[in-house]
Amino acid sequence: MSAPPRVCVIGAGSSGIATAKVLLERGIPFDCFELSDRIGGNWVWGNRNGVSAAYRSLHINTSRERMAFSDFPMPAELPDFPRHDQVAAYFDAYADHFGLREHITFRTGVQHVAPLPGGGFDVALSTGETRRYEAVCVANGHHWDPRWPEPAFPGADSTAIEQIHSHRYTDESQLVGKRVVVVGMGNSAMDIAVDASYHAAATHLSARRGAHIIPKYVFGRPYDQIAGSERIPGWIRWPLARLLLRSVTGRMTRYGLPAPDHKFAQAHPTMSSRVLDRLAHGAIHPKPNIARLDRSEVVFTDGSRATADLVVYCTGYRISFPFFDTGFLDPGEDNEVRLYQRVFHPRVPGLYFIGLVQPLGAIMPIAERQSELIADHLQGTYALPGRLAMLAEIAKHRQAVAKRYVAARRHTVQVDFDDYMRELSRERRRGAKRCAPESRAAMRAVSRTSA
Ligand SMILES: NC(=O)C1=CN([C@@H]2O[C@H](COP(=O)(O)OP(=O)(O)OC[C@H]3O[C@@H](n4cnc5c(N)ncnc54)[C@H](OP(=O)(O)O)[C@@H]3O)[C@@H](O)[C@H]2O)C=CC1
Repeated sequence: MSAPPRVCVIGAGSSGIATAKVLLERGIPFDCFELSDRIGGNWVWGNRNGVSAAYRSLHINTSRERMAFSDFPMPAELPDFPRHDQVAAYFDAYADHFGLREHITFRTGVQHVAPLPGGGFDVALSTGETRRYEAVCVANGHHWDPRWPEPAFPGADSTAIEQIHSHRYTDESQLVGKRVVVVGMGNSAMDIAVDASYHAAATHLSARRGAHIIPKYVFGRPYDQIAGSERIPGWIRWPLARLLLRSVTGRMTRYGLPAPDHKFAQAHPTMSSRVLDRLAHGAIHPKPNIARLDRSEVVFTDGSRATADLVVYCTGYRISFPFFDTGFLDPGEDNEVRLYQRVFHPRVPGLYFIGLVQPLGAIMPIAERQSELIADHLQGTYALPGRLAMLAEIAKHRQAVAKRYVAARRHTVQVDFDDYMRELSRERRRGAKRCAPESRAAMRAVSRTSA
């Protein structure tokens, strides 16, 4: 067997550490580079890397049991929906338990990745050094490059109202005593509107589209533990969940919110028990989309106005790869990246992506399973299909996403957690069959040792 390829892992957030752990376990040599002085990425509030989107009140909205890595349960004494520092501490414990730290180079950014004509990559680091690798695993996250409203609302450049993106929101001191308009109906908007409802002088929640807001508990259990299983197909899971949620929350219009223009599970889930409470208490005023910004007033599309000191745009994030040349895999305005099985670049062998999905569920177990597939590929026990078959799968997936989800830039990397997890396992078996017989024997040996 030839020597395993040397691998570069970009980022030591939740996805990067999953990859590092699998590569280490498989004996595949790698270097992991992390911009910050610690692991945890987005889950580290005030991360010195300067790009974490975390805020003081952040709690994960996937339950403890559903977000944990498969072989490292979250401590039972943690709450069902842990706070950011508890999640970050869990990642620290994972890195320590599996001995990952010595393989991570901290305070070192990857500045440029150049695929080489004959295969492999030159990776330029912030230290000035360039290293050559046979494979690159991209785990730089996709919730750090703020997407502002496009185009900007009329008057945005001349108003006296302060405007920030949710990415710059760190704690409630930014809201105290202000009249605040929170824009968006995603999870950032819910959390920030709730914070504002306790600390601001007035809170308006502006939605251009309604959302089915999911409470964290349904019938006394974390909502994602009801019908959340790879064994339950989507056509059973979602109608069941729809029914349960409707019976728990009732119609969104009951809270003064717009009726969603789509069915439940046709958009990335918005989860918040607290926002429904605060709306019910009259502490948050629902509003339609912004029409324009005047000097000190926000004018909404229904003609109503609100005097405001601060607008917080919770309008999501762009997928960005600052280390690739412009034009190479540029997600562009469509925010789209075309990858086989959401992991493999169909034209550049050895270029892998981990966690570049937005699941209806947690990313950590997905990152782990994607990493197993990558490790199989690096060890020759998983083979990709031909390029045409890969492009066909990508096209089919894009069609399925377009059919299933509301057309929005935030849905381009959307996957159903359980269905995608099942698909990754199936793909692993399909890829093993595509391998030569001796590689299949190696695959069986790997399965036996990891069982
Ligand atoms: N507690 C947790 O675990 C948290 C998790 N997150 C996660 O982070 C990710 C990012 O979430 P978030 O920051 O909320 O971003 P999202 O992309 O999920 O949501 C963006 C929201 O802004 C709206 N929007 C976008 N552009 C405009 C515009 N020009 N005018 C008006 N509205 C606009 C979108 O509407 P439309 O639907 O029409 O596009 C959508 O409601 C998600 O995966 C989320 O689940 C975020 C916060 C907390």
